[in-house]
Amino acid sequence: MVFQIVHETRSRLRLRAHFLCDPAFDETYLEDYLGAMEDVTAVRVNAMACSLSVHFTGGEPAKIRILQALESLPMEVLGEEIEPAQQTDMGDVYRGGAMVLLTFLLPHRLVPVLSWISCFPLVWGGISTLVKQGLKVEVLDATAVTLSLLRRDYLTANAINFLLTLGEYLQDSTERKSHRLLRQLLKPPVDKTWINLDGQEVEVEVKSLRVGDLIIGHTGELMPVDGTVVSGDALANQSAITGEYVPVHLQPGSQVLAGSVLEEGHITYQAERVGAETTMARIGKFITTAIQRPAPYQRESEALADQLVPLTFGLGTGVFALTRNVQKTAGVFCVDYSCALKLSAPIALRASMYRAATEGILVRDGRSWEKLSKVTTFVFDKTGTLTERSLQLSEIIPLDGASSEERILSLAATAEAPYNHPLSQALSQEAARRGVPLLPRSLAEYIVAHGVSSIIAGKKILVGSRHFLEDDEGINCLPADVPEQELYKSGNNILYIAEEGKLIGLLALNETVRPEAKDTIKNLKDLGARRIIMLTGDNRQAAQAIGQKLGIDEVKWEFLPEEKGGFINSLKKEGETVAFIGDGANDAPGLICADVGICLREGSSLARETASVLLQKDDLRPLPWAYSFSKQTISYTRENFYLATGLNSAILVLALLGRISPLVTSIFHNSITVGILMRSLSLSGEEKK
Ligand SMILES: Nc1ncnc2c1ncn2[C@@H]1O[C@H](COP(=O)(O)OP(=O)(O)OP(=O)(O)O)[C@@H](O)[C@H]1O
Ligand SMILES: [Zn+2]
Repeated sequence: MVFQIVHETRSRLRLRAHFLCDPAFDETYLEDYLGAMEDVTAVRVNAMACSLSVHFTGGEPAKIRILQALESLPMEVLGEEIEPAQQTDMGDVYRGGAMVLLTFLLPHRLVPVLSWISCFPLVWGGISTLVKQGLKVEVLDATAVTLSLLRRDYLTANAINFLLTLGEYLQDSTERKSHRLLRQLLKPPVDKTWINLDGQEVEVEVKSLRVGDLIIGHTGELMPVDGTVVSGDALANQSAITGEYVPVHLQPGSQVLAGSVLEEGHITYQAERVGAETTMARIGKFITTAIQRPAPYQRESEALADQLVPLTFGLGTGVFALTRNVQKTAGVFCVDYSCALKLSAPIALRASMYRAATEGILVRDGRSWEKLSKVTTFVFDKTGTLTERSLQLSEIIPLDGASSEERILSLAATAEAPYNHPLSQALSQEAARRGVPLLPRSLAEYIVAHGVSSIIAGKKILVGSRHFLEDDEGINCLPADVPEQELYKSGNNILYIAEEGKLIGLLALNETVRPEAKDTIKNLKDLGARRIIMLTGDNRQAAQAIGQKLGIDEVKWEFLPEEKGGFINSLKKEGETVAFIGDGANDAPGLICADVGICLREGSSLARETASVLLQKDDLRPLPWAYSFSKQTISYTRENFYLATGLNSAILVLALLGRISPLVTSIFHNSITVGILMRSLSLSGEEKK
């Protein structure tokens, strides 16, 4: 794309380009695109002046990088992603308003000409809609205005024109606002990644990645940049990029797309495209789906609104045929139900999604938000969701007579280092706290719901559940029988560690229930949830103990991740609307299968990618709030629907009876529309700030 440098200093660039004032140009996209660059401190677009200013640090080299980035600007910046609804700006509204005033002030001869000119876009819009799409609202509006113009009732024509423009402006600006906000909040969650540096795995900032770096992807991780697989074998979930849940098999030679998440296995891949480009493409897609997918309720009311148009039109024509009264006819045309019906649902949904976002609840789309209001069963994951994500290492028990506590912790923490399962994090933290060193590690593999396998100093180390070591790996675990009993009694989660096929010790981790969990469950029940269920990969003792503490009557244990998905599907078959709340990579199937998948802030990338609602704080309390607020939103939309139909019908009757003039009809009608829009918008909670 072509730029012209207007002005530059050592830390600021001002550029001009034509596309900046193109109406299709997506300002926020460009701001995010440049803003994601390391040296850029601020970006400002002035669309009116077709100009762009960029503040940066890093002198000449940074400037060159910025100019290069601008030259290779992706096409999304001229986004057809947002339907280019006729953009109405404040200027149109002022012009419309001024015309109403001028009707009184101007010499009589000028008024007709100016009114025709001012209303022409609306009339023309009506004609072209009629030709292209048939009988739609625009046609009704245009007919009402044209009839008034023909009757030389310029005040009415201009007033209708003004009110319609105002309504449109309000809609456009709310849309833009919610769009921008969602985009800001959905920045990608990864900032660090593992790379292979001369045979060693080291953790680096995603920002510092360069083309050619060897990136190591482990199970559950989000791939930060695009590239090609060099070694390894994995299943990747690309739903964030493609919008569809189809796992892709990655093997040497396969393309890795930034934003895919590894569900199984691990790979090493070479970075090909890094920096702003890859991540932004992903965000763009995400937003597109979030914003374009309408809620079912919204669709219903839109369909109804469309059906009502021919009805109003027929009524108007009928009135004219019977009475030959143009004024009454114009009055009827002024009432169209569709404005309020069509606008109120999407604006209410977005306004409330905006409000939810400011409360720390990100909702992926209107559909999920509406589903949440209908949930009958909440299914919770245990570890990290009902219990605190952070566990405390309470005891290390060496069992082979040779290894010290420190050695066991060091091996376990090394094996767990790449993962963010709560158990892994507890071990890493404890090792750091005690100053126990991590060892060089050449291979690590995560076996979901079982544990990890790793080669450390040439020896094979396994850390995981008893089932994993004993049943799957055939390791003798009998020495654990005695110490295990005591540890379970005092509420511990136990990890088993083996070296070269021999059990060397136990690691006991203390799990604490989240302080807000009990109240959260009670609140959900009070708000109308029929069933609360806890699902866990952990064993029976641990599951039942926690279920009892929290007052959950249905507890299911030793569930493999796939089984979690199957269980949720069976609940759905029974007719329940299911919300699943989880945090780990092992919860992804549950999150996908549920009607609403809810993920906590600290959740793994895979969980975050697959959830439809993200809680931004590591806290369950917003959950009942979101449940009741989504219900409130839906009932608000229903009320708006009845208000709009009721009030408009009343006006229609008055207009039919000839009790009110087209002007009054239009004022009433448009005030109703604006009133209902305002009512919907109030859900965003803006006025409280
Ligand atoms: N990173 C890990 N390191 C060691 N063992 C693990 C690891 N991840 C899972 N395990 C073992 O597998 C068991 C089941 O794991 P999974 O992640 O499915 O469930 P969970 O974390 O115990 O509970 P929940 O399903 O409630 O999140 C764990 O209890 C643990 O014994
Ligand atoms: Zn198994």
